[in-house]
Amino acid sequence: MTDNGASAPVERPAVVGQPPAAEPRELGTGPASTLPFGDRLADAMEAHGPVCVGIDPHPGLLEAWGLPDDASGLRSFGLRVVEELGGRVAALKPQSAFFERHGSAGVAVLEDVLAAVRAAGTLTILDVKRGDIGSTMSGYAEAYLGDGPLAADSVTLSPYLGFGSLRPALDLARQNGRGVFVLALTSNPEGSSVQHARTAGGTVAGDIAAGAAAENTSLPHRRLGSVGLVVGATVGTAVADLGLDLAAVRGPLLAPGVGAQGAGAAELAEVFGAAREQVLASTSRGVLGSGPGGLTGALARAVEDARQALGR
Ligand SMILES: O=C(O)c1cc(=O)[nH]c(=O)n1[C@@H]1O[C@H](COP(=O)(O)O)[C@@H](O)[C@H]1O
Repeated sequence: MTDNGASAPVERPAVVGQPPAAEPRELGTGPASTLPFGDRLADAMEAHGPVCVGIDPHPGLLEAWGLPDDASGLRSFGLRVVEELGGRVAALKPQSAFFERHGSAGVAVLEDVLAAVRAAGTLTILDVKRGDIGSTMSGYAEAYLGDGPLAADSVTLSPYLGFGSLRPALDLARQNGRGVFVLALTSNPEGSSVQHARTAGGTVAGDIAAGAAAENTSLPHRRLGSVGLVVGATVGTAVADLGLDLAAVRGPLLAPGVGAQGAGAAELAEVFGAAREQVLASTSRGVLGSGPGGLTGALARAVEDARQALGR
């Protein structure tokens, strides 16, 4: 679909400044997908540093970039981020909410941004924080982890209908060599009221971490499992206070909250301790706020900070 809703084929704007070639990778099939997601991410972090940049086209950022707050602005914003950072960063994480704001035209842009990231050879984390009863979860799983236009290498999931309700997504991700990041300790201050709550076996966050660990134990991998957790870089001493063994999860730990939410190198070091090898620090406004011409410099600084904080 085009921006005006007509069903003519989408002409994808050229992504300039990328290394040539790189046939768009077929998701779920072909040689590029023979490694499971966690191992591909581990390789990407080694190559580019432990940082993920979010593609969050906030209205304020569109304005600061001199772009209109409509689908054409989203497209220019998203494709410029891919042009500057694709092939140079461990992962890019489009935030679905800011595309959905513009209805079907915005979702069509999200599809094109995902395709552009793929064509640049960079891993995608689609941030949709989905979670629903199992039968509906199958629909979300097919949307994001199948072979449709919104397919990504990985997706964020909300486990608050019960970790087991995520089963369709866990299974499809496994089948297609993709990954998931399950919310465990989120970066917002309200998260603790649910995530720190006591359960029969420990705490809500601890039970989610145990669920992810069990998945990774049963899925063969070389370096990192494909079932990751979201643990905000802003959570302070929560990991230690709740007695979580994040290293035992053996999957990637997506750490948002770096930059605009106040976390930096000191917070990353404090939160993750022994699990720092698994951390993918995530920042959106902290890099995007530097403007289209400043993205690569801001990424380089974020990578340097994260490497120092995490000893990598
Ligand atoms: O899943 C996420 O990425 C996420 C989880 C979380 O606990 N906190 C959090 O901020 N995020 C996302 O990470 C991004 C943070 O953006 P900045 O605060 O601009 O770096 C947003 O897209 C959030 O939705």
